[in-house]
Amino acid sequence: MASETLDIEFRGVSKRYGDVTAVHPTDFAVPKGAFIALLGPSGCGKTTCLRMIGGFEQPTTGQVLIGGADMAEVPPYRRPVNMVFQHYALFPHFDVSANVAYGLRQVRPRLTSSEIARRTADALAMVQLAGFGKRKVHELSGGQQQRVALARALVNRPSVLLLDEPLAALDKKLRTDMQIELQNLQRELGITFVLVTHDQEEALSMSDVVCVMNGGRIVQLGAPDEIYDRPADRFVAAFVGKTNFLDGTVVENGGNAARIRLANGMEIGARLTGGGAPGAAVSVSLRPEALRLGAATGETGLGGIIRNRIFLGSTAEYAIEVPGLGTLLATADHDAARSDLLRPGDEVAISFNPGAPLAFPVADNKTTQRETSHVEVLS
Ligand SMILES: Nc1ncnc2c1ncn2[C@@H]1O[C@H](COP(=O)(O)OP(=O)(O)OP(=O)(O)O)[C@@H](O)[C@H]1O
Repeated sequence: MASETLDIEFRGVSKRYGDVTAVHPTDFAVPKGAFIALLGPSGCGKTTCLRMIGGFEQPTTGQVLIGGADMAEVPPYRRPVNMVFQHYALFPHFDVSANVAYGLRQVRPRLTSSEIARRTADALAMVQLAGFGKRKVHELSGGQQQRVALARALVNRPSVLLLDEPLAALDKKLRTDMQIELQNLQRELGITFVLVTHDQEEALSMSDVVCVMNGGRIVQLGAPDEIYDRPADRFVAAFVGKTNFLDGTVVENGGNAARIRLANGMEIGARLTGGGAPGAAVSVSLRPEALRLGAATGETGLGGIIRNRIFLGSTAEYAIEVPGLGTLLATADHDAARSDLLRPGDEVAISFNPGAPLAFPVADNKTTQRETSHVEVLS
């Protein structure tokens, strides 16, 4: 992809702190106007990547480009980016307008007062806070304070907005509302958003592209459904969404149509990612919602006894003890009108579509050891 259609590019970027390698050499590119989420467990290097884009950290090796320009010599305040933090970092003694205008005055000292007032009002309107300008920060709720932080970051009209776990301090309901608002805002403004989160639901629901990191490496970059449906390795399958892992052995490796013998002796078809010769140990991922539960027929197949049922409103989660395989989790839509509601103690037959099982070499349990994590440029 031509660099003018890219907003952010990492070329061989790495970061070491003494003996700690926070980010291994990475090539990575984000097109203009994308909403990308950096997702991964604590310590995987998400924030370090974000801070290198913002200019708050210098890469140990490689180049960070924004809008095609190398940022090596460009200080944070001169980059076309702005950052929103988890802790809003507002000035408590300023009113809302003064907090928003502060960033503008720093970067554009020559703007007239009326222009500053106009842009501040515009930014507050963008985050649904029109008319709140004269309030003091302590007179606002947590969600409103985060909106002020957002307005302050947007008032400079950056081409990239960096969001470091911006919703982590909000309660669940407010977080969900803000997720939708942030998505709408990003679409309206058309600027690139880079969101750091360790919350996989947040990453899947908000972004166009999810970049999954583990141990300082990018392990997968793709659309949310791609990440969920076709995880690149066992780590991604485990980290993104819930899944059951079944131990198995490769009988025949036909790639998309491999035969796997499970620990209970049953053979199933699976898509095998990452290779595996006959006899190799694999881990088979089967998502809870892929399991269909039916009345036990006594036929030889997969079956078990329901040990627990957790009612979640529109769905219910069942823990099913399956001889030879352990406990499997299944999710089913709740239908109160059903007369044959499944309950703990019931015997059930378990079935799934042939395309559902995904097998991964057991070695994928650990981070794949590669020198460079290279990902395709998105189109
Ligand atoms: N200033 C620093 N000095 C030394 N080590 C650091 C520094 N900043 C980060 N690290 C280390 O680099 C690694 C990556 O940290 P980073 O903050 O990027 O992870 P993260 O994925 O954002 O984690 P979290 O979700 O917990 O914020 C960690 O092992 C961390 O301890």
